[in-house]
Amino acid sequence: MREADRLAIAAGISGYALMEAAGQAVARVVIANWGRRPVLVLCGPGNNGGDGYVAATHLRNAGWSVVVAALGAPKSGTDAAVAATRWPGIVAPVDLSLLAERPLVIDALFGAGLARPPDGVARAIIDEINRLGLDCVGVDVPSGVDGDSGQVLGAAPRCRATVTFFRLKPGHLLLPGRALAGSVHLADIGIPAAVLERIQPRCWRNDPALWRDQLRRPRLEDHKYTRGHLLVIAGGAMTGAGRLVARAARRAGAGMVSLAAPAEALPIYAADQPGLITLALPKPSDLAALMQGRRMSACVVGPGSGVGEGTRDLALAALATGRSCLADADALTSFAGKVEVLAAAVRGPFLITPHEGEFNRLFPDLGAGLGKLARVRTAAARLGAVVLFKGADSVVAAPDGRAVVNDNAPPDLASAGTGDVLAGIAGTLLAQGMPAFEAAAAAVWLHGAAGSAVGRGLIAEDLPEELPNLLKKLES
Ligand SMILES: NC(=O)C1=CN([C@@H]2O[C@H](COP(=O)(O)OP(=O)(O)OC[C@H]3O[C@@H](n4cnc5c(N)ncnc54)[C@H](O)[C@@H]3O)[C@@H](O)[C@H]2O)[C@@H](O)CC1
Ligand SMILES: Nc1ncnc2c1ncn2[C@@H]1O[C@H](COP(=O)(O)OP(=O)(O)O)[C@@H](O)[C@H]1O
Ligand SMILES: [K+]
Repeated sequence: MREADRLAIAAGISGYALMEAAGQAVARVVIANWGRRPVLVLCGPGNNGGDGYVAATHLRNAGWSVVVAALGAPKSGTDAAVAATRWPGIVAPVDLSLLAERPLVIDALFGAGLARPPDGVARAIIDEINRLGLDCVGVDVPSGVDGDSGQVLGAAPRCRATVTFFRLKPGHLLLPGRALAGSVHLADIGIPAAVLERIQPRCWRNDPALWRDQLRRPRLEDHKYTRGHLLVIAGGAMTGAGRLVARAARRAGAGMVSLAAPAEALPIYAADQPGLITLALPKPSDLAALMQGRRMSACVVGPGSGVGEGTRDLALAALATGRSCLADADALTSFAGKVEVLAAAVRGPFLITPHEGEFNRLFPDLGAGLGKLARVRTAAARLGAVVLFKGADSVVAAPDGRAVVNDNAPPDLASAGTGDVLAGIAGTLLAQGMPAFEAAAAAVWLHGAAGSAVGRGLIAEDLPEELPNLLKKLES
């Protein structure tokens, strides 16, 4: 963001003009969403505080009763200092007694310049805003949230809304930042679009625009093998997982889905889905010939496979084929403490889809304190594969540092078996030749959209049935 400011200013836009537009946008959001009431604007010492003085001025001009309280005066010569001198009212010191009449609070304490956890009276007033449950509007970010990671440094107010500028930051999409920001309003403050091209961001909010063109549409000359033949390596005991993977893969548009499992379980799979091809689980040494002979373009290994050497060897054999491969669930846990073995085996496109527990088993040193985005990027680089770290704020990262954060998944998806559906969708996209990064991004978006389409009462089995409609909409 600093770079965006610098380039915008280099392009002839004054820093103060950006601040004016930012503060005005904050006032606009407040006026549009709250009836007139007492407002307390908390201003920090930097430009975030500067935005606060501008917002205060606009609200006062609009007839609102505004109190401004500052942590300290902005440094002279800064844009924030100019904004402070243009505020026509008095400036009070920050004090908890200002909350007594339960004002609407505008939090302009710290934004992108947050350098350490808020302490002293800044920390005290943040805690008190939360304790009283006051309506609060964050300027840029709720103060205390790190815009790059969504992590909280010490404390941050729980905002009803946050107004940010130019472009969302990862911290607006990643937990806990996303939950603390409330509804996020993105304001255009006049930074030219060309600045975005210069910055070349490496992290995006997941959106069909990133991958829609790479979805494979059925063609007149297609036959089942040209639309992707996915192999699902499943288990003999937990058959539900493999069935969900296969069902989702078929609804996602695979030309053919074959499922390999221990022979005694095959009747269960065959009876569940007549259109599914069932095969006896091959020996790892036979897997390459099987995939080659049956023109299988990708394989999913792990859901319901069982943890242990057998699954590990099948996953390694799948990777050795050089064909696209997705490892999830038991195939990941089977490499707990041995991620370097997995990394050394990567030959072709490879995607892993861990949840928090599986991620920690593979990468115990990449703990939560690093922030999800950094954890996933590091894991992807280390593995030489695309990593989709699941959750309400799923992150997909490629070894080259590209990343997307997904924010369309409803909490209804927190239900057993939904991860298997995700693996099936992604497996099909891989089988159709979509690059692993785009396949993961598309799959997690489709999964979230399917979850939203079902809503309350969702069970994993519902999700595949939503895919035809969603795919149709994406094509129109
Ligand atoms: N394009 C943009 O993004 C624009 C950004 N603007 C605003 O500028 C902000 C960034 O401004 P700054 O870089 O001045 O940074 P901030 O205003 O976020 O904070 C920096 C100041 O706070 C102090 N500080 C940091 N952490 C502290 C803590 N825990 N306790 C006490 N003091 C602390 C620093 O020493 C420094 O004085 C953005 O968040 C945004 O609100 C706008 O003014 C206009 C344009
Ligand atoms: N609170 C939540 N909000 C949105 N999506 C969620 C939430 N919790 C879990 N999910 C999603 O649900 C799926 C669960 O997958 P997983 O943990 O592998 O479960 P299972 O193995 O039972 O299928 C993942 O795609 C995950 O991102
Ligand atoms: K803030």
